Amino acid sequence: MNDIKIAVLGSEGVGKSLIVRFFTKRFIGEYASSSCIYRKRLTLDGRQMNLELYEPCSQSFQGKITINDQIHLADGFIVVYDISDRSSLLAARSVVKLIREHRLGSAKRDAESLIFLVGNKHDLCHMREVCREEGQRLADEFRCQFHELSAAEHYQEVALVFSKALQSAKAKERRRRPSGSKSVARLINNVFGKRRKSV
Ligand SMILES: Nc1nc2c(ncn2[C@@H]2O[C@H](COP(=O)(O)OP(=O)(O)OP(=O)(O)O)[C@@H](O)[C@H]2O)c(=O)[nH]1
Repeated sequence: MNDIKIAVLGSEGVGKSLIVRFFTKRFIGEYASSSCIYRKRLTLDGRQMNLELYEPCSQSFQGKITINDQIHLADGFIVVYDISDRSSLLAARSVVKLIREHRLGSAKRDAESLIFLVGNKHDLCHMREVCREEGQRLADEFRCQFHELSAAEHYQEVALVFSKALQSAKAKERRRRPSGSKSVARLINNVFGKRRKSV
């Protein structure tokens, strides 16, 4: 069975718990995450997959699993910023740049489908600090796919982003070496003991 690993990155408070939204279809306003890895078995195009979604852990892992490790291990990335917080766009820019630097060697087709830039909190349009065009420009500059959405209000759009990210990661996975790629969960568990969550 294949593993697909997607990292959800972005600064604090941008809404990375859209992972939980995707898995549960529910928006949980204040979600205290005790986990940085979420696992789910699913069928994609008739094939069983182990999906691993992970986000930077704000607790004891911080500083141990570096963003470089995450970039190295992931098959795809969802980089989130908050449209009502300009500083989160700057943080997203640094992350996307870092991913590009690490993945310079990727085939062009891989590179283009690797990163999904998501402007979250679209429901807060009245407090907008980042216009849509700025997000799109950043996405164009680093060849990302771009979406604006509200994790709070747009489940379908959240699902669409994950589904596209999965499809891209799966296509990439088909082209890479068939085995030998370590599961993120296994790697982290090996180093730090168990701390994973199935949703
Ligand atoms: N209005 C609005 N609020 C949102 C949305 N998505 C998340 N939030 C709120 O933003 C705050 C932070 O959301 P989280 O998902 O915890 O953000 P995070 O990126 O996981 O934050 P850290 O775990 O601190 O890194 C919470 O109060 C959420 O309810 C959205 O689409 N619209």
